[in-house]
Amino acid sequence: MRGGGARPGAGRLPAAERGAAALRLRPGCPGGCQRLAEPCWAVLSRRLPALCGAVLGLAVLSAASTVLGRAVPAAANAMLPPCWAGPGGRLPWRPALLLLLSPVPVRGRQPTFSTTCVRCSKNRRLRQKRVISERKLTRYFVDHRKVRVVGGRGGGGGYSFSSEPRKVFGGPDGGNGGDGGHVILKADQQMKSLSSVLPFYQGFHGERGGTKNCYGANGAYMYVKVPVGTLIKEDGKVVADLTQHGQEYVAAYGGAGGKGNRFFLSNENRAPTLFTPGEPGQERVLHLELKTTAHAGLVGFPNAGKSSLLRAISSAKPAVAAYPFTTLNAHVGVVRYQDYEQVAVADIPGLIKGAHQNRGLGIAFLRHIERCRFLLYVVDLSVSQPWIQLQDLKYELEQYKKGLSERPCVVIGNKIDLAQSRINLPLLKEQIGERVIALSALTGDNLEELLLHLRELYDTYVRTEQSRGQSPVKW
Ligand SMILES: Nc1nc2c(ncn2[C@@H]2O[C@H](COP(=O)(O)OP(=O)(O)OP(=O)(O)O)[C@@H](O)[C@H]2O)c(=O)[nH]1
Ligand SMILES: [Mg+2]
Repeated sequence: MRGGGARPGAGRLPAAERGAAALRLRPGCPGGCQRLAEPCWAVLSRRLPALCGAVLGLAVLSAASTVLGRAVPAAANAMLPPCWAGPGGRLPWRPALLLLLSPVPVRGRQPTFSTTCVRCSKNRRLRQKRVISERKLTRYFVDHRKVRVVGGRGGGGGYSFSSEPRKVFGGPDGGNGGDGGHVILKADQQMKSLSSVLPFYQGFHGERGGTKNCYGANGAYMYVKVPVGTLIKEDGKVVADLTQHGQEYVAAYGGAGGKGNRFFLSNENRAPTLFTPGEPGQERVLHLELKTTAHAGLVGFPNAGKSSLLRAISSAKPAVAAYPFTTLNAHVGVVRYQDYEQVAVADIPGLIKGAHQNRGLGIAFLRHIERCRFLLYVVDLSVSQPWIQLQDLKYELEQYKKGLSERPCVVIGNKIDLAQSRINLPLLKEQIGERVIALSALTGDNLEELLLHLRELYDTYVRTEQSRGQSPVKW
């Protein structure tokens, strides 16, 4: 572990960037332009007065050069600073503006400003993550939804009699109506939240039966995509649990189509005038609950720094503040590794002692941990006796579900940048007798160790699943 001196902020890279750089995660500028624009123009605006002068000077020189031939470029060479001179001290004779804007370094020196992300990144101030309020964040990750679903109505039966030349009384020929379409909930790996699920779905109606014994078309099935791990409840009872990609549940059946008058033809009644309307579709009110299938879950007391840690290791932006219960909803961040493996980490609202008796925010959010393959206990090292926190956390998990606290786990000692934390760290190690990854989510100290260990836990999980012949959950 690298030493964690108290060096809050100044001159240091933000934690996320340091963690990413340490593991050579996928570079964070895939598009280039968004990040590029700000630093380039910041550099440009600082050097604007000097640049304007140079532009003007070169414009005059280039105008004069058309008149005076090749004599002026030599003069320009003499006037320009050496860093702008070409090979052999000569100015490469290009239009002045193009030369100025060129990102090509001259004689191994850095250009005035650059137009590529890599070069910009050396000079730019690293971009801070946006601060988004918790209320806004809940729009992105929605873990429960009430939804009313109504199947499509069946098409009505047809009523008609056949009448053709030489067959005037051809008998009844009203076809049956088509069946209404079902509303089907389908688990989709691409979906990560229930935010796109609407409060109401109406299935497609069946078509009416036609003449000449034509049946109406059935209503198409309506598929509603939900994330893998969605629990479907009706009146408090679990009716389905979509745990596999592609799994389907018929939320509302479409109504049957009506019968045409041809259907009622019998020996007793050769000209039935009877036909039936289509049946209405099934109507249900369902509660969808998402038990996230993130690989790792961050479990800790309020203010332990779970959200700060998630911000530091992933591109997620959960709200961070110096008061307890900042996080009111679960958030999932994805840690990306250079080999394109992705580990999903869920930030769960803080637990307190007695959470299983509904104290604090209760245990409503612990369902997100239920399916996590491994747990990351986040302990605030700066509080006295941090091992008590750990005991309480394990106790609460055990109360929620037996065996939950025995999942593969690692203890993270956060806030190592504080002086008190460095005193408490050896005491914690001694008390619990387990590995403790001491780090600072704020300054980024020792995030590398966590990222490497996270990857080890993930690889073990993948191997275990594969040895059981099951496919591991991928994000
Ligand atoms: N000094 C120091 N402060 C930290 C560190 N990590 C987090 N903090 C601070 O601790 C406070 C709480 O951080 P959060 O990330 O919101 O904590 P949390 O565990 O998500 O809290 P809840 O959402 O309430 O459960 C904030 O003021 C952070 O700036 C750290 O490594 N060092
Ligand atoms: Mg939080």
